[in-house]
Amino acid sequence: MVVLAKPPAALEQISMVRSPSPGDNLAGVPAVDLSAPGAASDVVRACERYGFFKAVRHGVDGGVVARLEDEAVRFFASPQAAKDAHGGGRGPASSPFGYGNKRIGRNGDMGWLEYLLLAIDRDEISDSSPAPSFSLRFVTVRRNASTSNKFADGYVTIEFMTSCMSRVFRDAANEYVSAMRGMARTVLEMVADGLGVSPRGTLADMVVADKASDQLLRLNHYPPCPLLQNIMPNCSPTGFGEHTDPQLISILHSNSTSGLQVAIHDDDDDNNHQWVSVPPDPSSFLVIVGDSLQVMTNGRFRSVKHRVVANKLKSRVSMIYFGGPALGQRIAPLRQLLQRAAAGGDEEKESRYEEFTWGEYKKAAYLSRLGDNRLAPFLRQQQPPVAKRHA
Ligand SMILES: C=C1C[C@]23C[C@@]1(O)CC[C@H]2[C@@]12CC[C@H](O)[C@@](C)(C(=O)O1)[C@H]2[C@@H]3C(=O)O
Ligand SMILES: O=C(O)CCC(=O)C(=O)O
Ligand SMILES: [Fe+2]
Repeated sequence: MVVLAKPPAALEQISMVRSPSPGDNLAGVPAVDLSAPGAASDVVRACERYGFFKAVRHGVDGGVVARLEDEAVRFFASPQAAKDAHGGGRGPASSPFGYGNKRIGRNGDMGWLEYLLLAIDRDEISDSSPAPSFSLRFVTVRRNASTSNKFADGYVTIEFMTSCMSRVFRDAANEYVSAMRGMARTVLEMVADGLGVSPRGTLADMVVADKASDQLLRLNHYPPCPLLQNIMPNCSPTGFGEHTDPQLISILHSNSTSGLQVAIHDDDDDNNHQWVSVPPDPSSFLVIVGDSLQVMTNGRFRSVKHRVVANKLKSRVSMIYFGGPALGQRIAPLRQLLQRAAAGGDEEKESRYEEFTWGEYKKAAYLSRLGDNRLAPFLRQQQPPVAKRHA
């Protein structure tokens, strides 16, 4: 038997975390029945305490989910050259969209995953995303780097590819996006209702009514990593390192493979958190509070830190919709929350954050490392209460 002393080369730059054990499971994942009359206050409670919740009785047709998941599985199972042909390229002019493998973002973060990141234009996958399209694509596979003539021996000249990037994929993705936009509207209206903010479309419209809103769809595949079973029985590769999502809201679906973990804060000590596993439930969705919603609620909601640990034996496939506003949208606490505080409510009446637009925040976010606290540079110095300041 061959005994490997260290992880295989493909894993060398990927951090390892202690493999989850059944005892790490979050007892009682906060769940909200979106069809129940009291749902708005349940949504607010969960977003305040945890920064995420499991949406059940959400009204999304299981067929819509299954069609896109099947297409995602088919895409990730296609030959590497076919997937690479949908990459956004490397270097300063590269696009973050399209297929990627192990690299997350542009700043050196690595994970045991491959993904397809697609831009959404209003209510459809953007035509400019290197996403499934019906047209035939020409791909030149370079076999011999020493020749510069495409048609010389040593090149496989032209391959037609129709399989993975088909109209079927695009239709499935568009149908899914439409369901996610519907759920984003429902949840963000509930947030406004639950916080007593009117009109109830205040937040929802930024994501689903504004034609310039910034929405993304991301399909992630975490391949199994069986080699580690024998070498590092207590460790698993990081699939997606710890981070918060920058947008207002993310809606996550996964297949039945575990791996997602969230940071749960102590009730009375904000600096203390522990990582717990969220058991997969393909019949539900996980709604995640993003940094922008944390700011718009002046820190009442928290953007939850989460990460994915790859499974040694099973593939995990997840599909995430990210709802962000238009680039020019000002990201600041909702006026009514501050006004109410000024009129004697129990909330803070000053913003905890410097003002910024989503475009400014996004630009800074894309220069940051995955695990950075992206809101820290925007935090205002907390003023001590007036009486103490003059003491
Ligand atoms: C390292 C990075 C990847 C990321 C952009 C960033 O610079 C920091 C935020 C990352 C994140 C996390 C949530 C989403 O998966 C994502 C698409 C996003 O909007 O912010 C990713 C970005 C990415 O993968 O490009
Ligand atoms: O794949 C998952 O379960 C989570 C992925 C994630 O957090 C992300 O893409 O931002
Ligand atoms: Fe995330």
